[in-house]
Amino acid sequence: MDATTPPPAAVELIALTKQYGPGSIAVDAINLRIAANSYCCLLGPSGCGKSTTLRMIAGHESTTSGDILLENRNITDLPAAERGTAMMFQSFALFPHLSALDNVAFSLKMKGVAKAERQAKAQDLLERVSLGHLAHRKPGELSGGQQQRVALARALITQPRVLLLDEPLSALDPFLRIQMRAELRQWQKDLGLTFIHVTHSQEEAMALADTMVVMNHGLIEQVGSPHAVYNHPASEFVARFMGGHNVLDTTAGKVAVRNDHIRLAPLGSTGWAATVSDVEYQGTYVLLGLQLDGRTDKDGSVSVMLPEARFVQQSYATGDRVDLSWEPSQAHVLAA
Ligand SMILES: Nc1ncnc2c1ncn2[C@@H]1O[C@H](COP(=O)(O)OP(=O)(O)OP(=O)(O)O)[C@@H](O)[C@H]1O
Repeated sequence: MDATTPPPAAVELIALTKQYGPGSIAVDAINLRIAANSYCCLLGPSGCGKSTTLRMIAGHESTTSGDILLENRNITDLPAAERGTAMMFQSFALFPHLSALDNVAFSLKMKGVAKAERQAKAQDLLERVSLGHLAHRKPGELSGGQQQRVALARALITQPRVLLLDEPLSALDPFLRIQMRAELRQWQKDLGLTFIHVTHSQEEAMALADTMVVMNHGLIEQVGSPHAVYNHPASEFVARFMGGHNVLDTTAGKVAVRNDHIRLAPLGSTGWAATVSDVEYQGTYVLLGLQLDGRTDKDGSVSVMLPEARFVQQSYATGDRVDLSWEPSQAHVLAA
């Protein structure tokens, strides 16, 4: 491989489009390369087209036009079972009446694999996810975390190259969700597979992804590492969707400034005059809401995050008058 050859892509989407009906384009000619052995999160608000994209890769939804390549094979028109992908669903979608073993063996049964062989393979996979001793239990007799591992084993039994995960953590309580997300990350590394994970949660995507793909209205707004997307949002949409940013209308155009990068000074210093409208204590930090003078639109509201220690040194209360400023290098110009 010479320096100009990009690393091999596990999945490549080329002008991929899905139109459900006249005038309703769910996915609009998107192009994307997902690196092999990486954790990719498709992220965006409800209706942005992320699930449709995942379902097209899985073969659960037809494409309107465009191509899907898996390790350079064109899989666009292949049946789901022949693609080399496997899917893990929201709340794991395990069969409640089947044991963990039979859940894992299910797809081999559908393929006509003999009982002894499929059960041996399923048992082996359950051992790999440390559940061999619970193979006889039904999903209802397993914890949420154990169910996730059964779902993982069930997806892996088809020996996929790419695992597709559709909001796999959204049905879990917040505590378990954080635990399970660490486990998913570890599984992706240990298995050396490519994971493509759909989520509407910025926090989940930032915690998991090597590459985040931020979608809006059927288009890709930005692709990059969590650090790159968070620190250099490409558009106003990404800055607002990721949160933690202020979009400010400056003479240089709209810029995004992180809410922990805004400085406060007494009124009469330099900067933009504003009034504190809200003070929220959050433990390690305090979140201030401010209203810029002479601005009534949504861009006139600014949020500032102060570490708790700074707030203790210099506290603020609703109605306080301040000047806001920021380092020019902390302001990221947004695409119009
Ligand atoms: N089977 C369908 N028939 C018609 N329109 C659909 C169908 N499935 C999705 N859509 C539309 O396509 C667009 C994208 O939907 P999609 O489910 O991909 O979005 P999403 O980002 O995954 O949303 P969510 O997070 O709510 O699942 C939406 O406008 C949706 O209403």
